[in-house]
Amino acid sequence: MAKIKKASESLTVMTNIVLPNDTNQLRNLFGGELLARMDRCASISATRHCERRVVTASVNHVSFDHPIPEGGIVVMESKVSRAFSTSMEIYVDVWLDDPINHKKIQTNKGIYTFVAVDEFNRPIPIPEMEPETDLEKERYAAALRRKELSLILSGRMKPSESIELKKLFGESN
Ligand SMILES: CC(=O)SCCNC(=O)CCNC(=O)[C@H](O)C(C)(C)COP(=O)(O)OP(=O)(O)OC[C@H]1O[C@@H](n2cnc3c(N)ncnc32)[C@H](O)[C@@H]1OP(=O)(O)O
Repeated sequence: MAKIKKASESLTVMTNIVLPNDTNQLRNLFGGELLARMDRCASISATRHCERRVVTASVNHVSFDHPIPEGGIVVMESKVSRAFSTSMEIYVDVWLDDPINHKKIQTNKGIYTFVAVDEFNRPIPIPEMEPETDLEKERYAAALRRKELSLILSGRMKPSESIELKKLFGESN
């Protein structure tokens, strides 16, 4: 297994259409259905990066910026934004593609954490990840403070133990 992998090696693109069974009472894509599709896409990126079985550890943020109507073509792109010791952050970008009117608008973004596990579901080390594009570098740089925030919110870290968040809020200790 490679020790350092590029973000692009985990790129996963899923394109699908919204059918009536996938919608809510407003005939837009049901939020839970979208989350499930995003989780699938992100899990494939995580598996591509670490070449191991992975589990979702947390969903750190999902934005619902624009409804996706029945019949809409949904394009999802996910990539590892940073790899830590056994966990990795995955960004999922979602667009509504309208090839008839030549329009493509971003509807959602999601940030997931996955952990690589062995056959006993114990966390195992993963390769490092090297960002290349400006966007990959920006997401990589901010990933550590998102990880700290997620650990604090889930009760796994005390706020006083954070390093990046203290820097962000200008605290010295
Ligand atoms: C694809 C699917 O749908 S899978 C189904 C849904 N998911 C599941 O069922 C997972 C259930 N949860 C688990 O199995 C366990 O809690 C695990 C594997 C996620 C974590 O196991 P733990 O024994 O707690 O491991 P540990 O404390 O060492 O954490 C492992 C890594 O996850 C990270 N982590 C754990 N929880 C979080 C969280 N809420 N936010 C961010 N990172 C987290 C840790 O920081 C650590 O990262 P690092 O090693 O890269 O520094």
